[in-house]
Amino acid sequence: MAAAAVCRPASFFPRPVGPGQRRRSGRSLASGSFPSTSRFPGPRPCRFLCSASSSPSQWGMGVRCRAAGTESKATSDAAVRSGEPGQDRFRVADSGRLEFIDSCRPYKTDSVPVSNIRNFCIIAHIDHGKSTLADKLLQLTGTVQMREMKEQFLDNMDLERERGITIKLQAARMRYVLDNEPYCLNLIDTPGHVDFSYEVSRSLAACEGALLVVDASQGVEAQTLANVYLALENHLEIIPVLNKIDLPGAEPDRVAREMEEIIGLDCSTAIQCSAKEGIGIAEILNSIVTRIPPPNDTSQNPLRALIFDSYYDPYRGVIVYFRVVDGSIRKGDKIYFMASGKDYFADEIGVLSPNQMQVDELYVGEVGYLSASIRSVADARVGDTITHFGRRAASSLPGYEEATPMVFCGLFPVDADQFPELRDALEKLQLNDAALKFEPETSSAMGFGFRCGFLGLLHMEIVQERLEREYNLTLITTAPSVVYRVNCANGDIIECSNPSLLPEPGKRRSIEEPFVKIEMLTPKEYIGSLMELGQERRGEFKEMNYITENRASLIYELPLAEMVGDFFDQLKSRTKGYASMEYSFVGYRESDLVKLDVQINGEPVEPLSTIVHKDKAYAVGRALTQKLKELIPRQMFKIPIQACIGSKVIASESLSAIRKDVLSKCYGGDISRKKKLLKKQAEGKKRMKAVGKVEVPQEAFMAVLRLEKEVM
Ligand SMILES: Nc1nc2c(ncn2[C@@H]2O[C@H](COP(=O)(O)OP(=O)(O)OP(=O)(O)O)[C@@H](O)[C@H]2O)c(=O)[nH]1
Repeated sequence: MAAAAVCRPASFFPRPVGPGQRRRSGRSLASGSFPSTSRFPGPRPCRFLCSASSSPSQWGMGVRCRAAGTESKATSDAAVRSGEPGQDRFRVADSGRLEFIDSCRPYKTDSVPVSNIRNFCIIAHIDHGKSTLADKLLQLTGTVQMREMKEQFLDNMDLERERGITIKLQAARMRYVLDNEPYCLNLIDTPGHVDFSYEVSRSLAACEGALLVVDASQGVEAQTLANVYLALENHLEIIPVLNKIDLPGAEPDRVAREMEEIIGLDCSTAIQCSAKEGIGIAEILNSIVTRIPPPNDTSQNPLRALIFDSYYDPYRGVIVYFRVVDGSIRKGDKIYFMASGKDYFADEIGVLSPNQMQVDELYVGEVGYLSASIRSVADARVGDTITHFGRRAASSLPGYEEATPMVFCGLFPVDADQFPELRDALEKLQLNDAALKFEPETSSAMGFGFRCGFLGLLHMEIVQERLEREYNLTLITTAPSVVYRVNCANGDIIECSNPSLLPEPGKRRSIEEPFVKIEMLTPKEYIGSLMELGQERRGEFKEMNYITENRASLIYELPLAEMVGDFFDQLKSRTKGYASMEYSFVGYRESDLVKLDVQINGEPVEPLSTIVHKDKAYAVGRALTQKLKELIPRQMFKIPIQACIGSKVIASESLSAIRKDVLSKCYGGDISRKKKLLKKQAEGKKRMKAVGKVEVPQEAFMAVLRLEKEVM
């Protein structure tokens, strides 16, 4: 293993600080003088392996360095060689497989020079093995010990483990030694699903390189392409990795050719690995060190740190994850958030290793976390720049583009008293999920709630589940919809995601709806069924290309509203799970849309209104009325259930009345007596109908909203 080394270059150890030069405080360097490090204003860069006074407990097994440079040699290398218990060691066997040797002491993870920092993320299509590879990297570098290790270690949310998908980006700092040089590798594991691509784009902005993982048994998929383009936009060095070579169906050479043809990436140096079996992991680590460039050394500049993630801790307030882009930050510094204009004291700073571990200082290029007793979630938003209060940076970092929500739905608490809790929970969750948007909404059927915007249906489902699990709320979700743009007769343009707020037909000139360009990658035998799907969903065929002999790319442009339902499920079921898709917003286009209202007993029921394409209005109307007929309890009078466009009824059902047998006590006798009783009953029902208000049960709303999702 490349990690074992005894000697270090002299430049590796602390040097005397000259008179008047700043010393890293908290490090009890020996009396005398040591020069400054490259991270401080000073003439000459110098590198540190370990600090004299940082607590060994901080690093678990670290060996304390003594003040003078020479004594520092008695550090972790020796510990590794002596094999003290507590830390796992691996070696690469002749087969290329990773083999567990024994447990020993870890390298003390401390500051390395900027030139020895590598910030990288792992990107891939969903399920191609990012998290499994991250596990092996953590293991091989001894960041996580064997006994603590569990599959998909970084996926620490219950929801992630249950569903087997990554939802949140996760950062981890690792220590690696190559050719006697220690390196600090900051890894960010990213989600693969298209709904979480916002997490990927934020991760990319904090890195200089990316491991592009492709499943060697499957090849390039839609999300592989999307992520590569994101990485290229961010000017990242991409290292192609062909994973799952242990599978019998793996064809690494074919997939490498496919990557060259489709992506245009040079795959002659692509690394073949099996994250599951631990093959090729050391080679990946070596490539990270040799191929990914270090961050720029801007240690002399005023502090600028980019917040790429954050969450709310009930005890410590907002915890922000950031990357130091310029300068350095010390515990206790007075910091200033440039976008929110708020200042705080950095009570605690640390690294993610992968658990939070306090340090005294973080330098340029490093990734870490910060706690400053920030109680207001609005003060430290993702994308904001942290600088020093006293020595402010001239300009903030570019931050991130705002995420554009694609799918909207209403979220209402089942218990109306939980409205304030729901607001609080959404605010806190938004910290951890910057793509979530929300605004208050009132519904006559469901009371007070929020209209929320998501990047897709899976995102919507995950947010709802997180709110219920992490914040103990019970919620009702309305059918997903998109934002329509209405050109009003008076020249105004309004955006409307709630059908009940759509202006009357007389007050609007036209309605535009969002369109997306969708690219489907599929084996050639399923092209026909995907074309059928595209046509059914009002799609406009754009182009088809054979990307390899057996696989084709189909491009359609279709209304987003047609995609928010079960499009993805359909794509998977029609292609036995072999196709993948990727979409991007292309703009608003005018469509022949109508507002479909539901009337029960002559009364409009606003929450059941929807906006549909005219051609589909009849089918949706019929399905809605039929479902409502099943769900509304019968009354003493007949209830008409109608679906209407404006004043025109397009589908109608009637719920028959519960009939009371008024003749039961009328044995025999005159027929006119019976007729009289029946007439009296009919008059009574007529009166009842006139005054009777039909209660639509909550379950009926939910079932109909679910139905809308299916039909539309
Ligand atoms: N045979 C084999 N299976 C693997 C390998 N790497 C990952 N897997 C399996 O592939 C599945 C997906 O792996 P993950 O690591 O969760 O994939 P991911 O890319 O992180 O998935 P998302 O985070 O949901 O995008 C799991 O069942 C893994 O056990 C490998 O090298 N060989």
